[in-house]
Amino acid sequence: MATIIDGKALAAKVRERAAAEVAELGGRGISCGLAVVLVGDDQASATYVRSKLRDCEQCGIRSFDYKLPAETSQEELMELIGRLNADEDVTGILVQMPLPAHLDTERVVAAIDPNKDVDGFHPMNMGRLVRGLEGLRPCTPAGIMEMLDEYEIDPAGKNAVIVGRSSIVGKPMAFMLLARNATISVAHSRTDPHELARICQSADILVAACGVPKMIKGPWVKPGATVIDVGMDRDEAGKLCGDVDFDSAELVAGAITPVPGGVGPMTRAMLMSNVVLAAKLQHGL
Ligand SMILES: Nc1nc2c(c(=O)[nH]1)N[C@@H](CN(C=O)c1ccc(C(=O)N[C@@H](CCC(=O)O)C(=O)O)cc1)CN2
Repeated sequence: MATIIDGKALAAKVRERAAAEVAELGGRGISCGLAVVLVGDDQASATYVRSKLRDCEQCGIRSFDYKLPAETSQEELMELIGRLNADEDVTGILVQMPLPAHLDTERVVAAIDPNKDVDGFHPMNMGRLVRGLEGLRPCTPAGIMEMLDEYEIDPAGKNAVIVGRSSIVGKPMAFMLLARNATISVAHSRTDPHELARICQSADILVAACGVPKMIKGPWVKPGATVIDVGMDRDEAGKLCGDVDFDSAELVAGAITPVPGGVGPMTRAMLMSNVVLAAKLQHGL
């Protein structure tokens, strides 16, 4: 049976660490403030935003909540970001994704001050990641790296396969594992489907981030591999599940993350960590 990687427990530790740092910064006259921008009425996004605001409260981080209607124009959103960039009380800015289709995500991301970009999505922060420089990292892959470290799974010299090439998870994950000396393969929607099982079977570390419910089955998993499930899907019965068929994969894997209770809580916790890091960077610490 595989070790179940407990994202919820580790997230609580990460939040505690962030709260202690927030208090320490406060003692030095440095306060942390996170602006959270939600455009539209996507229910899942609204739930994630509520949790982020709760996390801020728990960590002693001031939060600024912006809920904008779905028909918000690009100019209105850019104007708000400009104001948040200039606001000294706001040390972190997060725009919840996905944005409504009429908005240009790339323009929005690029408008955020890179030093306040607690999502790590800005081209400058992505560029720093690619070049192996320190900086703000996207929360989901950063949380996965924390989980690997906590469970003493060293990526060095291992074959890592990432299924999915999104800018939020797949691409930054590839560079973070590369920075830790793993050998990387990225499979995606245009990968030959007949090759996919074989590619996954080569993985010592398999990160599933393709958004297809239970796509990765036990026989695709190398015995003893670490399986990280980023999926946030619904099964035929409408129940929350991941991109991995947990029941069959767990029998083969060495370690595996559950859904819920794995990567999701760590995504939230790493945001708190990034808010602290952004405040420190802004004060040259
Ligand atoms: N600006 C951003 N947008 C989005 C990000 C992001 O990192 N930055 N990531 C995802 C959504 N997300 C955070 O925003 C997120 C998703 C899921 C969870 C989580 O804790 N999931 C729970 C289950 C929740 C449920 O019951 O529905 C779990 O896995 O245990 C946290 C954060 C896309 N957008």
